[in-house]
Amino acid sequence: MAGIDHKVHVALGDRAYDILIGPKLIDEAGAILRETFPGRRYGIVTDETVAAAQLPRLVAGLDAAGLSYDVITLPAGESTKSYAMLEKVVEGLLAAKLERGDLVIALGGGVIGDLAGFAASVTRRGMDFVQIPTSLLAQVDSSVGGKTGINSPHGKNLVGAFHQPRLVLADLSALDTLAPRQFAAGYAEVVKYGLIDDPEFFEWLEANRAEIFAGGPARGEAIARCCAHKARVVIEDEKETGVRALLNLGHTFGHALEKDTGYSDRLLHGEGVAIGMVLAHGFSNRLGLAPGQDVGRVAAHLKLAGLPTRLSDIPGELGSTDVLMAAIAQDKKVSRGALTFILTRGIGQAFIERQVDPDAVRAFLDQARAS
Ligand SMILES: NC(=O)c1ccc[n+]([C@@H]2O[C@H](COP(=O)([O-])OP(=O)(O)OC[C@H]3O[C@@H](n4cnc5c(N)ncnc54)[C@H](O)[C@@H]3O)[C@@H](O)[C@H]2O)c1
Ligand SMILES: O=C(O)C(=O)C[C@@H](O)[C@H](O)[C@H](O)COP(=O)(O)O
Ligand SMILES: [Zn+2]
Repeated sequence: MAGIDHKVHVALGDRAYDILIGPKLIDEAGAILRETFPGRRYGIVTDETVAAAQLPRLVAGLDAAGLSYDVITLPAGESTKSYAMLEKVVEGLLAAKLERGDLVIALGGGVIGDLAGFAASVTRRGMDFVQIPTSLLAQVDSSVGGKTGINSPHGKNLVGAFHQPRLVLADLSALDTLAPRQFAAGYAEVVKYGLIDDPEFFEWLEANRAEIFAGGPARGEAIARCCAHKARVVIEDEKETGVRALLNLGHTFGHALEKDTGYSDRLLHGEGVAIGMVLAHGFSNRLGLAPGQDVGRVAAHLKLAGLPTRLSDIPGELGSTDVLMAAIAQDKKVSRGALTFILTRGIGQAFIERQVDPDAVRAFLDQARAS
């Protein structure tokens, strides 16, 4: 056994679980699952790209452990987080005669994790599921915390459920087959943790970015630090009644941009978050809250990581400011009609602002489109 490099416990009472991070956990999943969940059958949900790159390792381990499983393979990409694909997964699990006590395995990035987790939450009124995240984004963010769901034509992640996984197995070697653009997109969520409330982590990222991208020991450390950060927040506020909203830094703008670009390859989620975080810092600066120097430092770091940082970096035409404002108005943080944004006083000093003037956002977006 290659073993476990890092272990993070998500202490949520009867919904508690471990995040295991190690070099070969996909190969070892069969043995781990047999020991942790004796007597279960498995429904593996994955996408075509991950099926080609990583599924053979998982099924070899399940076969060696004598476990029984069915595989549901979906098209890759954000458009898979849809009603149609939800139906396909649920019907596939039922057709495989998986019982309520059996387990769904999400093998893939955040799209598969969100969709398979949501399918698990509704199939037979709730099945357990295990996350085996294969993208950087999924290893540092989406596999942890139990937000599951799909997109609606009205907006991003508008249909879903909180449903915690029973176990997360993050295999570092899975990232060897991930496309560089996808790795960079995941890195935006890594940077997010520093920007929220950990300026020392942001500085560490400035010093270690190259090693993280090259796959040195800093990569595993970064993933473990992100998981530990997210676990702390989720333990404090599982259902986002308060502090968890900080994890949405950059997402109010980013989700509107993802909707506007049709949940397509024009803008990956992490890329929308990168632009959204720069916009959130720029907007905070315009409101007199954050120093301009910090806005520049954030944008420079994301740019060095190969990420887009401006609206004009998005290929093709964007909708009008009014269209973007209509998308922002559908954000799940809206309360009694008022916009909530995650604003900041500078790097590592984000806060939740629950009464944001839409006219100020509109004026800022008009300015940002021109730059
Ligand atoms: N639930 C949450 O808390 C949460 C947090 C952040 C993001 N998200 C969601 O996650 C999604 C984005 O996740 P993502 O960036 O992982 O996208 P993704 O799932 O589309 O994966 C990115 C691409 O990389 C491919 N891929 C994944 N792992 C691979 C591997 N090891 N080798 C080769 N190819 C691989 C996939 O096939 C896909 O084409 C968005 O829908 C976003 O809303 C959810
Ligand atoms: O876990 C959370 O909470 C987050 O906000 C993490 C985000 O990175 C993620 O994109 C999440 O899906 C966004 O949540 P949403 O509630 O705005 O859909
Ligand atoms: Zn996100």
